[in-house]
Amino acid sequence: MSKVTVVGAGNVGATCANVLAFNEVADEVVMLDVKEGVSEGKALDMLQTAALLGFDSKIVGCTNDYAQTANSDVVVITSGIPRKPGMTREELIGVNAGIVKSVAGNILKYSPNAIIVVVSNPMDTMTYLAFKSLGLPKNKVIGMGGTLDSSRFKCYLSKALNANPTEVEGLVIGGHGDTTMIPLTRFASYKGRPVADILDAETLAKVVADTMVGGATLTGLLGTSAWYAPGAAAAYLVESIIHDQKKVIPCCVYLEGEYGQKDICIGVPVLIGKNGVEEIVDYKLNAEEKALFEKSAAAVRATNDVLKEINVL
Ligand SMILES: NC(=O)c1ccc[n+]([C@@H]2O[C@H](COP(=O)([O-])OP(=O)(O)OC[C@H]3O[C@@H](n4cnc5c(N)ncnc54)[C@H](O)[C@@H]3O)[C@@H](O)[C@H]2O)c1
Ligand SMILES: O=C(O)C[C@H](O)C(=O)O
Repeated sequence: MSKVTVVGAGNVGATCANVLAFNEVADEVVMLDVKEGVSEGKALDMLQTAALLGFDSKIVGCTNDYAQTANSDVVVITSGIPRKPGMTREELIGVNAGIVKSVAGNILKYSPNAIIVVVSNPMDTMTYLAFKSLGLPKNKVIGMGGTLDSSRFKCYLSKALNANPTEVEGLVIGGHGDTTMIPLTRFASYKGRPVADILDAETLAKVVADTMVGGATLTGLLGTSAWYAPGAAAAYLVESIIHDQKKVIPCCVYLEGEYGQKDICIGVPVLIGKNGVEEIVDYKLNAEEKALFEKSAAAVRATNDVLKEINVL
């Protein structure tokens, strides 16, 4: 029996739960929210698609009742406020740090063995907060950002190539911020060919720029941040854990010297299986990529420092 809890049944959390149930990733999916009745209502609505879509995962909704989340294998934390147009993710720290810290503590009481996937923004700092405050081993706390950013990178690459996104490879490392993301164009390929051999430099630079502000672009269009791709990206990560798929996925994890960084959670390629982080994969970065990674880490560290200023760490 596999069980996944999603905390926060808002746009991202509910989408994630829906994808998990539809793809039968787990036998049981629990949604928990503080808003009375919302999780219960969304769970019932999703269950009423089962006969139409043909899945048999159990879906449970609850209002702040952590007992219902007991013995989850994986818990996805999406609780917290999203940004509005014109805001950065970092501006959410004041509200979201308190929410993430208290939710993570409650989760641990009922699911001491769970792997925690952090989605709430600013995600790199929220992952660091969860890791530091829970005291779990580093393989068990994973931030979801690079999974989504890489999917957006593949989307923009596929548009530029006039190709199917599933035939494009590409990964984004670094922080999950408008200026901290690093789409690795040198490793991106289409049907095995480096994209730099197919696209001109100007087109490739635009793909990179569009990827980096992918979340901000959608926030401008929607009035709140995106949810379909974020929810699907979180579910993709959960699936690699629950089904021990050992996919290499860019994820935000605690580093102890890997990629030249220590005491930070930031996006790097990670082999994800039933133990969560099973290996940090060492892509050999060139000097330019290393410099970008250092700059990205410095920016993430500056946001982490705010946790102490606001007394949550
Ligand atoms: N890491 C990523 O790639 C990524 C992608 C998209 C969104 N996000 C972030 O995810 C978060 C959620 O975004 P959203 O669009 O779903 O927002 P939303 O407002 O639609 O949903 C958030 C939900 O969290 C709930 N919530 C608040 N406090 C809670 C608590 N203490 N316990 C349980 N539930 C609580 C709210 O009631 C709400 O239903 C935001 O911080 C957003 O920035 C991250
Ligand atoms: O852009 C946001 O604020 C939400 C999320 O981090 C995203 O990239 O969609």
